Amino acid sequence: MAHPKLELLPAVDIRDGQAVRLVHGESGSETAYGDPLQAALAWQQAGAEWLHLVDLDAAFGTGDNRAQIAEVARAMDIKVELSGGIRDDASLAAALATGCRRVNLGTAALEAPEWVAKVIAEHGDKIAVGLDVRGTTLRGRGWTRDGGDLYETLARLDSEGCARYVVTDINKDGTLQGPNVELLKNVCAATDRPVVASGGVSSLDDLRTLASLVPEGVEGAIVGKALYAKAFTLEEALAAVS
Ligand SMILES: O=C(O)c1ccccc1NCC(=O)[C@H](O)[C@H](O)COP(=O)(O)O
Repeated sequence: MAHPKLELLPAVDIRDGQAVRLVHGESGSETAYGDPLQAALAWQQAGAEWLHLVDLDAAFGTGDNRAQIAEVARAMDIKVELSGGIRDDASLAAALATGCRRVNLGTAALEAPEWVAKVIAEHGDKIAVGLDVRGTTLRGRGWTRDGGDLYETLARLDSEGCARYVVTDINKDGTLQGPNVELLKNVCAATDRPVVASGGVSSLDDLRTLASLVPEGVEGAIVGKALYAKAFTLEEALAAVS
């Protein structure tokens, strides 16, 4: 049986109202790329089926871009995955009210496990958990604090029914150094849930490599810096994985 194709999720990360890219997810390392709505509309126009939309200020605790996030999400005809600072009932309700297809929980999965188990039970596959790691240590609070062992947390979330994981090697994120294939394979081996790969994609060959992991459980790939740096176009990326 043919395997489904790799889903591509072009990223729009918002900091202080601007679409930005970070290096290693570090606050202060950003390069600005202009109006987030224009970026999102450009990815949609180029044929994206998903948008990965991040509120970096909410992730870092430096405010939020909630109104703008809602504006962008509502303007999309395609599926939207929302990330950044979704940690309690109010932020989850605001995120879901945008009409997004799903949300990524990060810090909350490390610091509020009971709440996360509750919202997984309530919202099913509208909830994904972002597993953001250095080595095999998870990081929370905008990737600034250690938050436990990757595989222990994965086993706990699996047992709670978590539908999907977004796996980021922070050391690769925003660096154009290629994804951490070994990490992705190890996570896929440890869970039967789909995995969305995030961080480091630099070339069409990286996307082909990730597409070859679909049978192992990699469902999608988030692509940020490579698109903004024009390493390839989204049209080329979609053709490479189709
Ligand atoms: O997603 C978050 O919540 C987040 C929190 C803190 C820092 C960064 C965060 N996300 C970054 C992304 O999701 C990137 O857009 C994605 O990893 C793409 O990386 P790249 O292709 O290497 O630019």
